[in-house]
Amino acid sequence: MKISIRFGSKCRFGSLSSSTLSSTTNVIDDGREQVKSFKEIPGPKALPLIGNLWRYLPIIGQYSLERLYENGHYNLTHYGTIVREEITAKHKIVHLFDPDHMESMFRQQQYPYRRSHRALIKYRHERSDRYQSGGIFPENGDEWKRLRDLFKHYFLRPNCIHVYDRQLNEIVSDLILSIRYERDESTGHLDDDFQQFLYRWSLESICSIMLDARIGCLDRNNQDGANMIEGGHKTLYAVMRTELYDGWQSRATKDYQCLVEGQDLMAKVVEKYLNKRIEQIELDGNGGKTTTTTIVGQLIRDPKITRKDLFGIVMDFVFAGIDTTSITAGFTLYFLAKNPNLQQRLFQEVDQVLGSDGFFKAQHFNHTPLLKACVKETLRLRPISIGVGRLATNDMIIGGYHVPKDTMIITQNQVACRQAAYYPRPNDYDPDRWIGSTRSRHHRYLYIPFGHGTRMCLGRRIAELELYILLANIVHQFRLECCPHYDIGQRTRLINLPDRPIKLRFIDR
Ligand code: HEM
Repeated sequence: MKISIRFGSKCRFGSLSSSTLSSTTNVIDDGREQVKSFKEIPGPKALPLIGNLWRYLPIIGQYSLERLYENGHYNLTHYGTIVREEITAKHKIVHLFDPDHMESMFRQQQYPYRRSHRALIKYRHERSDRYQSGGIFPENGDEWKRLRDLFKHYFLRPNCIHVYDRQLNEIVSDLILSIRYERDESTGHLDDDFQQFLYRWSLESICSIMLDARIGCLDRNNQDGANMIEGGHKTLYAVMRTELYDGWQSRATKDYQCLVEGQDLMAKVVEKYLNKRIEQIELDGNGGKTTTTTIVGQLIRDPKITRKDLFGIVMDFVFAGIDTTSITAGFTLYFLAKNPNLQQRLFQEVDQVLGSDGFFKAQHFNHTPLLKACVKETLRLRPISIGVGRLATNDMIIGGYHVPKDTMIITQNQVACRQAAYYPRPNDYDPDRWIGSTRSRHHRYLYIPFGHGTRMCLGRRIAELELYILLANIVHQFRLECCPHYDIGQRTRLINLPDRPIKLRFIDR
């Protein structure tokens, strides 16, 4: 007897029930699992030669590169919890929506191979006088492991970022000054897109950590800051585009040139400040002892770290540090503006922990469960990445299907996290679901906004501290309001972004 459970509700944007989310099981008479072939995994039918690429074309295709969440939701509702998408005959993707399948993939994967940011390898190999290798994002194998082993202790040790709490508070104070200066004094309305302020805040914050310097980016006329933000955005755009084809490997396509421009813009500023810092430390008559508390001070003086490796990691962290935290901050403030009661509770929570010296210390956040829950809930609904990508380094069996080596596997955590089977009222912004006895008990592979395993985000501790300090200060100073009919969704440009300007009112408390 063979039992085969098929899923797939036809409703386009509704939530699935728990029965539709259960795993595929194919059991034969003696109880052994029968493995189905790769071709049998449900999914959109590929056409000869062009595969499924045409489905991304405007008007005739149902997918959009700018709407990866919607593509994922469509796949789940039409094909089920494991979906095969043959982009071309060479490029095959399997999407996983069931956390059991995600766990199964992570457990079978022998090595955390991620295929991303490939054009950075070419860019950096062409500049071998400056860079040792492609860097931690695109590299795999021994080179990735070497970089990870070299740097992980600096960024993942408990409390390693706490030393920055005072300067991160100072940066937020400057941001608050600029909000007060630029808003309409009588209504509190800030005409500009607040996301632009947040890019400047996150850049100033990450530079203060990775370059030991205040760049002055909060001033919108600061040229170094503007160049780095533009450079980061050009790089993001180019990285997304160059993942779609290989032509740039043999000739400098427009997308590759965009990456060169973006990286060059960032490199010029990073080099200027990093060299200054290196010089200061080398000149320090005290053997550099005064600099040991900062990460970059330690990296500069670590004999195992070459100048090229140092430059590469600082570039990667500045690049990764601009959009990730600022977009998460923007969405969180938007959700708070939409939920006045929640905002009031958060104000009371942070008000209670605020020290007499008026700044939020890292250890205060051990006593702010609601604040942490707000960030968690934002990353459930609007994560930076739709999920985690891995290239299968070996053949696997997932959900009863054979998945061959070299298949791209994407865990669709954002779509899965919005299913009522896992989270009641899944589309509501409800941080309380993360707190106390009402806390959702969910599968440990369902919610992984910072990735998973040995390749998970290296900047998580930096991101969390920056976010807590920003949100605590803003909510403590202002009551936020947002037009009730103004709904901000998201679009994708490698990472998830707000799909329209963040318009807020900042009213003094
Ligand atoms: C809310 C903020 C952030 C989110 C949600 C986030 C999320 C992620 C995710 C999903 C990955 C891929 C993990 C995997 O493949 O398993 C990643 C990798 C990475 N992130 Fe973040 N990130 C954030 C902020 C940052 C910041 C601020 C930095 C640095 C300043 C950073 C540095 C990195 C690095 C270096 C990697 C590559 C790690 C490796 O391949 O070994 N991230 N991040």
